[in-house]
Amino acid sequence: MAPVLRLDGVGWSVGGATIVDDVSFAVREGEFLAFIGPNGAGKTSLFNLISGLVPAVRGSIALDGADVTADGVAARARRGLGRTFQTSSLWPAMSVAEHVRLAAQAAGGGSYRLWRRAAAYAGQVTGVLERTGLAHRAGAAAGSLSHGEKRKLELAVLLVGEPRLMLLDEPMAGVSAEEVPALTALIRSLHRDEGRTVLMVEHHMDVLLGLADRLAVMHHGTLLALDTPQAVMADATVQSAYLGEAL
Ligand SMILES: Nc1ncnc2c1ncn2[C@@H]1O[C@H](COP(=O)(O)OP(=O)(O)OP(=O)(O)O)[C@@H](O)[C@H]1O
Repeated sequence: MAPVLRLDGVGWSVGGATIVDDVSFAVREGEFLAFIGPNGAGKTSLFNLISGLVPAVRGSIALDGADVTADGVAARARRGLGRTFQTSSLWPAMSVAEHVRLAAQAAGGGSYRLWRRAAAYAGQVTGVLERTGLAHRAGAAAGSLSHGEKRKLELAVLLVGEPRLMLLDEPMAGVSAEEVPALTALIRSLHRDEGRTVLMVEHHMDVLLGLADRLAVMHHGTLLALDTPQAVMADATVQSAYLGEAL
């Protein structure tokens, strides 16, 4: 069976600078692959390349064995790829439920469907809010949510499209220590209980150790290591890339 995602020699340059350099790896269905690496290593740029936000200038990208290198974001989303962003993408004055309902309407297809009554999506909205632990906050304005709840809402919006392959870019960013366990549990459930394949950029190793099947280490745009968490943490090259910082 073809891997869910495969990169072969993928590269991206901007203004003469190589940001992502010759990255190759494959991800199997149901795997959880975490990306770590120093600031500016190219992790977000790699996610931009995988999701189709920017085109690869070298190499190829395949989803389920189909070459999508020339495809944009929408075409890759139709193949089951969805992503969240490092910075929040919510509308502060809009309610939690409205965010999910609009995503449901957008995912529902052609423009004529946008005029369907809100009630048509009520069941789907309630279901997604329950799965993400936000049902009790349905009427709250997104701007009034805690950081952890905002991250959950971003996941809820993503889940409307039922992506099989989810790219999560630092979902714990800005989240308070008290909220990290619940958010971690939600991500674990989307992976283990719902069987989704997950790629996640995360700086906190303690979060990743209970989640990731494999760790990918980015450094200066290259893939420095890709192995089990235990093997990566024992890797001398990885240790020196972090200049002696404990992983
Ligand atoms: N559009 C762009 N134009 C110019 N330089 C860019 C662009 N996008 C990214 N870069 C540069 O590419 C490098 C990698 O950035 P990227 O955001 O991918 O790293 P990262 O590993 O995700 O970092 P962080 O952990 O800080 O989010 C950085 O030096 C950044 O300044």
